[in-house]
Amino acid sequence: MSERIRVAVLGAAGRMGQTVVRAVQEAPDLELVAAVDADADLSVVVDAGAQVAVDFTVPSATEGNVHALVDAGVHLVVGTTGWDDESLARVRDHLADRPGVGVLVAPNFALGAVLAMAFAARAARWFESVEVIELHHPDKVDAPSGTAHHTATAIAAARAAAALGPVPDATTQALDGARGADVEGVRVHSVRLRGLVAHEEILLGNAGEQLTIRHDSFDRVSFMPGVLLAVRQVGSRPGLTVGLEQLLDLA
Ligand SMILES: NC(=O)C1=CN([C@@H]2O[C@H](COP(=O)(O)OP(=O)(O)OC[C@H]3O[C@@H](n4cnc5c(N)ncnc54)[C@H](OP(=O)(O)O)[C@@H]3O)[C@@H](O)[C@H]2O)C=CC1
Ligand SMILES: O=C(O)C1=N[C@H](C(=O)O)C[C@H](O)C1
Repeated sequence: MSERIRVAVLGAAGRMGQTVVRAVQEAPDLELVAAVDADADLSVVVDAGAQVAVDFTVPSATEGNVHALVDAGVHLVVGTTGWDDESLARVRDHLADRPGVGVLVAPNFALGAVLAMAFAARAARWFESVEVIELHHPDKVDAPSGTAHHTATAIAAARAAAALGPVPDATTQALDGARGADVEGVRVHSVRLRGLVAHEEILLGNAGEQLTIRHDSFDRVSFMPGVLLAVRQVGSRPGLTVGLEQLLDLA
């Protein structure tokens, strides 16, 4: 067998981190060389000889982790949410000075969720109305979810490309928050409920019809095939890659 890829996990004690640690340990072509959590020194990752680091930490820490490890020549697979155009641009610029290093940032590694986003973007131009509902466990710190944000942005781009106008909405009186967040003109609603893991519905409406696209992650193992695919490929994708769809022939 060829040499195993040496992998570090950041946020290793968290819900996702623990699942990634197990998945890496069970993969015959990967070797877990470091598992670090909050307040750990990232030099552990470098000293362990990690080739790829997987980051499932918190939005306030992830960008700093990425810049520090890019400087050290470590490839990164990032699932942590909270990225925006500006923070992604800073990573892209940094990578221009580090040819050969790859960073893949994806808001969702579940194959079904990536497909749901792609289907929604494809369908968006054919519908007058669209709203997104994301439903998660109540321990999630960010809202809307990174997935819902990514979904709404892609829908907005598809609507703009098709020269669709604003989504119809006659609301002039509402309690704050009643119509959800406005992500580039697409309303996104966030539900937090004990018992849930990660779920998303995209509702598309026309006069007399509705298309509902729904994805459910019932268990965090659903994210692992996508994470492992990214770990295996990120080293041969220098620069910044955003979204697992780029690896699935869906972009
Ligand atoms: N892309 C995807 O497919 C998915 C993305 N996510 C995202 O992944 C992130 C993590 O989710 P989840 O596992 O549920 O969250 P958790 O809160 O369970 O885990 C986060 C872990 O990161 C640790 N941590 C905090 N700061 C640092 C740091 N600077 N360095 C290393 N570790 C740190 C935390 O430690 P402590 O608690 O001590 O602060 C905690 O153990 C979220 O942003 C979530 O939205 C989640 C699921 C799928
Ligand atoms: O916090 C979570 O749990 C999840 N976070 C990601 C997001 O914000 O989109 C991915 C998935 O929805 C689970």
